[in-house]
Amino acid sequence: MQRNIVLVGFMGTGKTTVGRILANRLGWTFTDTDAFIQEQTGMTISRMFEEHGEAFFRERETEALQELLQRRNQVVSTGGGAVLLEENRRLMLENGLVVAMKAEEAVIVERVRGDKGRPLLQGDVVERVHTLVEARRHAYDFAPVQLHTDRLPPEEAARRIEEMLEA
Ligand SMILES: Nc1ncnc2c1ncn2[C@@H]1O[C@H](COP(=O)(O)OP(=O)(O)OP(=O)(O)O)[C@@H](O)[C@H]1O
Ligand SMILES: O=C(O)C1=C[C@@H](O)[C@@H](O)[C@H](O)C1
Ligand SMILES: [Mg+2]
Repeated sequence: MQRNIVLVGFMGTGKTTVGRILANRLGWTFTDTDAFIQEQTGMTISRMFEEHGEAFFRERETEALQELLQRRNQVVSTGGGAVLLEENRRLMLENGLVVAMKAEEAVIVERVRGDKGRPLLQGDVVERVHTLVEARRHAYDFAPVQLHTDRLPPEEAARRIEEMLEA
């Protein structure tokens, strides 16, 4: 059995929400790379993007994965762009069952609309989500498990992933 589950997917697909529930169900620890980076740097992701730029954040993201994925028996939810680097994808695949969370563009927009904490979605949310979804169309294909969450409440999504682990 895999001893880590790594959740990847576009912003708003539910990685953080489902990851927390799943870790509870399994009795595993839960870590969110975005939260981990914010704790380590003492800075919100929005401020990090503003003051140091996206490249700085991406370096912190790879370091976070390197450190966290040495551990076992945990659910790690990642940031939406963590899959963009080959090195990150390798780390994830080597250290856990990687599950890609999917959702339709319109569903994503509804889920992220009210939250101002995502620097890449500032401005016209509909346009920003559309552009990024297009740019990342195949970014999550490397994950061996793909889970569509449009009509799946978070509890149910967590249950499905738990079943896959047991299979
Ligand atoms: N399966 C679901 N059904 C309905 N709402 C959901 C579902 N999953 C997540 N949500 C809601 O969507 C919003 C975004 O979810 P969440 O923060 O977990 O996404 P994320 O994938 O972690 O995004 P990011 O990449 O930006 O960290 C939250 O308000 C959450 O409650
Ligand atoms: O999709 C992305 O590139 C991002 C998603 C968020 O989880 C954060 O990691 C950050 O806002 C960047
Ligand atoms: Mg998240």
